[in-house]
Amino acid sequence: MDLNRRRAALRAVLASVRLPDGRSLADSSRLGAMTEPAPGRVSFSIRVTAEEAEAFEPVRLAAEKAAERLPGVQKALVMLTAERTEAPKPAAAPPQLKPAKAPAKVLEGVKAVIAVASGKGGVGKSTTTISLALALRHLGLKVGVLDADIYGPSVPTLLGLTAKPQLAADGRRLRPLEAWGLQALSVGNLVDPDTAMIWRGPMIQSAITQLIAEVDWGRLDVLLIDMPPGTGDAQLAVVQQSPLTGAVIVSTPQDLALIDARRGIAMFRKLEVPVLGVIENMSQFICPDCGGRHEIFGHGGAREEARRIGVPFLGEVPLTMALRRGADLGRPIVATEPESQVGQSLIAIAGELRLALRDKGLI
Ligand SMILES: Nc1ncnc2c1ncn2[C@@H]1O[C@H](COP(=O)(O)OP(=O)(O)OP(=O)(O)O)[C@@H](O)[C@H]1O
Repeated sequence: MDLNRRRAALRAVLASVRLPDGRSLADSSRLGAMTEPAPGRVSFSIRVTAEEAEAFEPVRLAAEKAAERLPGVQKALVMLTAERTEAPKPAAAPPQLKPAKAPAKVLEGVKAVIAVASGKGGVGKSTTTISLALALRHLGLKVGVLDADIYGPSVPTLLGLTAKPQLAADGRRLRPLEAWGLQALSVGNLVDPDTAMIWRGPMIQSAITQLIAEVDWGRLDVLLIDMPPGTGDAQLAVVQQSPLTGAVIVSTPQDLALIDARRGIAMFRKLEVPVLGVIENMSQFICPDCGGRHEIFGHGGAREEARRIGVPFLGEVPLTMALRRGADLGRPIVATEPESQVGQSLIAIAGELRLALRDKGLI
């Protein structure tokens, strides 16, 4: 069925879905255009204001159920989107920090599942996730990256992923994409990363489940999960749905970033996920012209903090122009210039992480 006919069929099944005012969703101007991010998957949005989001959650769920009745559709992802951009809102209920075990069969071919988290946004968590994944691959491991950063999925850009995911051999799950020798899939491959999404609890759950349990990750030594920044609902959804081996925390040396990193460590400890180590990113700047070292965000703060809290320190990544440039171009420096100073720092960090995983008898 072509996309236009499928859109017409979708309108037909959505006729029975009622808005809070009793009108049909199909006839309202709130319905966004349907897309097919992958075979057997459909995705569309319902436009709401931030204030309406809670009242529209049942509509969103009913729309997902209705869309999954369409022939050939196995999974629907329906999102609430707002016209104006605003900060992501946490769900109504505060997250319950209780350890939860993911279903045993999930990710059974993956030896170690590691969350890469930061506490504070913008410290280079996603860039470090990709760099670390490539450094682990450089050491001979088979590595996957799952981008669960629902507030700013950047893995497609960092790896230059433009293809659409395809169905796996079982005809049910998705196959991850391949880039630079890594398996990778991003929440940005399932939803439009440019719309202002209002992520609510159940919506986060369904997006995260699709990435974790409904993707055929195959046999991997390590799966790195690029976590959403912060310590709220979205992080909880990831931790509860993935059988995590441990977490790695990325921080810059600044006090402000370290306070949030500490919060992140406390969250993982509460959830009984071992913290495998801390990485100091943007540690110092080595001037390519004069060779001088400049400690723009300070230096050594994360090492000191890790020692104080009693978690391993994995190493430092210098602030490097070529790393930023490569990240923007989707040409990660660890893949293109593993011999560079920053490449070597990351490979050394990956070596530390590999040791930790070996000590646990996982790889
Ligand atoms: N070591 C580094 N040297 C130079 N630039 C870096 C370094 N690490 C990250 N960056 C740059 O910093 C910016 C932020 O990085 P990134 O998007 O990885 O952060 P993040 O913590 O994942 O952000 P968010 O919280 O928004 O998801 C990017 O432009 C990236 O290229």
